[in-house]
Amino acid sequence: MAKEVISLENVSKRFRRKAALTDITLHIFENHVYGFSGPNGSGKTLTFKTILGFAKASQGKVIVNGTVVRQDDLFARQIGFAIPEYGLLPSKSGQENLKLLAILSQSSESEVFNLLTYVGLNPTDPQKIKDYSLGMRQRLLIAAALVGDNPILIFDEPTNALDEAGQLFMVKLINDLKARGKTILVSSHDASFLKQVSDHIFYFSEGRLVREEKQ
Ligand SMILES: Nc1ncnc2c1ncn2[C@@H]1O[C@H](COP(=O)(O)OP(=O)(O)OP(=O)(O)O)[C@@H](O)[C@H]1O
Repeated sequence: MAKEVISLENVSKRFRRKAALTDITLHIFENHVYGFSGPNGSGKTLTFKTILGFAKASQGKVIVNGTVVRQDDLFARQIGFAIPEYGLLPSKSGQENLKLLAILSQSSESEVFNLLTYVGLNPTDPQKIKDYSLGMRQRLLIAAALVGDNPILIFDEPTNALDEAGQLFMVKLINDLKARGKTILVSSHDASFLKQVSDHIFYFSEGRLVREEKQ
């Protein structure tokens, strides 16, 4: 039986009087790929933020690797993430951004060159990322999630703005990461992409987990 690495127990999140997440209970097991599906505003990103500790649950418990997030520790550890709004430094190049992350995560700076190449970016491109196209920014964000070789990865809408080659790359990346033993949480509005990559899909609606499906 695979080890449980993340659990949400009856998690709710309110913003003033608005219920953004209601009574979410879900379980994430090691080395599986979990798809998160649902319309705009249904709670996918907020669930990711709650797991990472960027948002604090108003009720319930988030446990990552045995640690209660925002109780035992402020943030979850050992999770690499690509969430567009937690961006990078706009006036630095892709390489500079990844080097900073490598330094902060105490991982090797030499992996930066390979990661940039791997996601299809030119590692020596001096362009500031504020001048990047949307797709280039998405690729850099994916590379940023991979810095530090964390065992759990969260990709929030990773295929947004990617061209066809980029979408195929994302499918291959997730399959490769799974083959390397990673646990992956990925959201998307592209149902066929999610079905292709996921072992298990969570369906959200209006801040509730309304259905889950094994693939
Ligand atoms: N800081 C905030 N203040 C107030 N409401 C918020 C805040 N963050 C999220 N919400 C609300 O929480 C709900 C869930 O938002 P979330 O970003 O998780 O949606 P989503 O499923 O990721 O949508 P999308 O597909 O558009 O990315 C929305 O109603 C949103 O307005």
